[in-house]
Amino acid sequence: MAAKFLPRFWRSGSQAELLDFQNNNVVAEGKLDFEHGTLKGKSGRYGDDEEDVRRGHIEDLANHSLLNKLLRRTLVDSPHNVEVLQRDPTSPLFSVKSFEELHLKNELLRGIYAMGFNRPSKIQENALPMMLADPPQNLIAQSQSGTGKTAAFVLAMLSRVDANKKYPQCICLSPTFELALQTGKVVEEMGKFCAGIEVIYALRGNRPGKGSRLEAQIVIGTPGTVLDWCFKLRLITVENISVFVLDEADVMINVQGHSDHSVRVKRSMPKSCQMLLFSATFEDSVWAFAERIVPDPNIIKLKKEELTLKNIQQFYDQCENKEQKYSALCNLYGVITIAQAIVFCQTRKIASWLSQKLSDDGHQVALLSGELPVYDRADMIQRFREGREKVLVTTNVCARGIDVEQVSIVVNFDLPVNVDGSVDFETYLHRIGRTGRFGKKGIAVSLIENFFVYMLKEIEDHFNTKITKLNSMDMDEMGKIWK
Ligand SMILES: Nc1ncnc2c1ncn2[C@@H]1O[C@H](COP(=O)(O)OP(=O)(O)OP(=O)(O)O)[C@@H](O)[C@H]1O
Repeated sequence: MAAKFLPRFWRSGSQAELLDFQNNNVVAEGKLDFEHGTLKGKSGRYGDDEEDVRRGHIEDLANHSLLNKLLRRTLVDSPHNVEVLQRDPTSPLFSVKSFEELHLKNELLRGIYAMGFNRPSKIQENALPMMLADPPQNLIAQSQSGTGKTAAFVLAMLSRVDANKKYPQCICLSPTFELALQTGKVVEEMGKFCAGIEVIYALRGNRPGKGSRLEAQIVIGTPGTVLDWCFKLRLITVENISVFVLDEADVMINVQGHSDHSVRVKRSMPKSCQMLLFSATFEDSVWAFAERIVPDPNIIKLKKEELTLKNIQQFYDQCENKEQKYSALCNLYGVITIAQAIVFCQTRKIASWLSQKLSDDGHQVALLSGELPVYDRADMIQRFREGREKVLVTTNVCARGIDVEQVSIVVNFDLPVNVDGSVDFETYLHRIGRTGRFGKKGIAVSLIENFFVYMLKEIEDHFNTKITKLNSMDMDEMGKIWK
């Protein structure tokens, strides 16, 4: 079963281990011969625990023809060929530097390698030197979805905090409860070798007792709750904050509700506080506003035509009405349950109608929409992350940031639109970016009623991209696309 094995690379990229990820065993480790698809020689394992050095019968395994085949297959055919993309100058994952050259602390390097990262992506390579410069510099940065922005600003926060000082020093604002939790987990994992650094979640339902003293150095939360912790509950002394991160910065400064809170928190930060704004999308007006509120920012900006990722193939199927879209989805369903899928709907009402109808017809689906209590939403994401749910029907609440590696298909049951009925380009991009994470291959299918087909042309023109027509009634065609 070839699919059970995954090669993992570390350090120079030619060092690798072959991981049997179902049993979590290292099958072989050593130097990788790209041409022949073999692992040669012995080496220590650089994994979660450096002491866990495995020296097995590597030469035996390396000479085993099965291993040769597996490596060839995973290296040459694998859709997740990060190593190759990181050497391709046109890819957003391209980098010329190693993590060592970015002058990160040793304990952070250990954290990064333990997470299986070998080399930085383009955004990490470009943003980290600016974020870690002394004196600190502000940054507004844009990079395509799934290219490692979170890891970039998490590394900056972990590099900047003083573990000996037991009070909040960094604040990171996220637009949703789930995303804040996810980012916090990245901080915990990446920082697990950094003794004394802690994270606290400023989220609804997680209120420390009155008068408590926060010892965690990094606060991650949603804007309203962070605002309360700063000013109503006085749990955070804003004068002590040295790094302020706005993740998904464009919605945070542009969408009503988030905007007032985020901008208020931002304005209350000391002048010396480093401001870091990240997103995959920035409408022009939002970009201009960001530049106004962030003093002397460094800027990393993409052109519109660079925003869509080559590893995500975009399709559409033209339907007569909602019922036909449903049939199209059911046909896709046969294909999409192979991996994991997210189906986006424009409203909670449509999402619950759709998930109910799918369940009534015997399909297993999970529904996640804004009307679920936040803790249930977090549970649902966790079930999905663990692969216990294969298909998630949701609204825009999941459109941004959620990182589930195995999502190989995104379906737009409805295209995202603004209140005035125009195409919401940014949300389209974030939605399809739930697949194709860090170089993986992904498919995005939009089901579209005849009347709205013009919107696809607008999306194609806006991003200078191609959305190919497919016929979801034709199972052969679907099978081919899937392969
Ligand atoms: N240098 C790296 N090497 C390997 N994997 C990486 C690297 N950096 C990040 N990743 C992985 O890539 C995935 C996507 O990263 P991340 O969530 O940071 O992307 P993002 O740019 O913040 O995405 P989005 O725009 O959707 O918020 C994650 O699973 C992360 O662990």
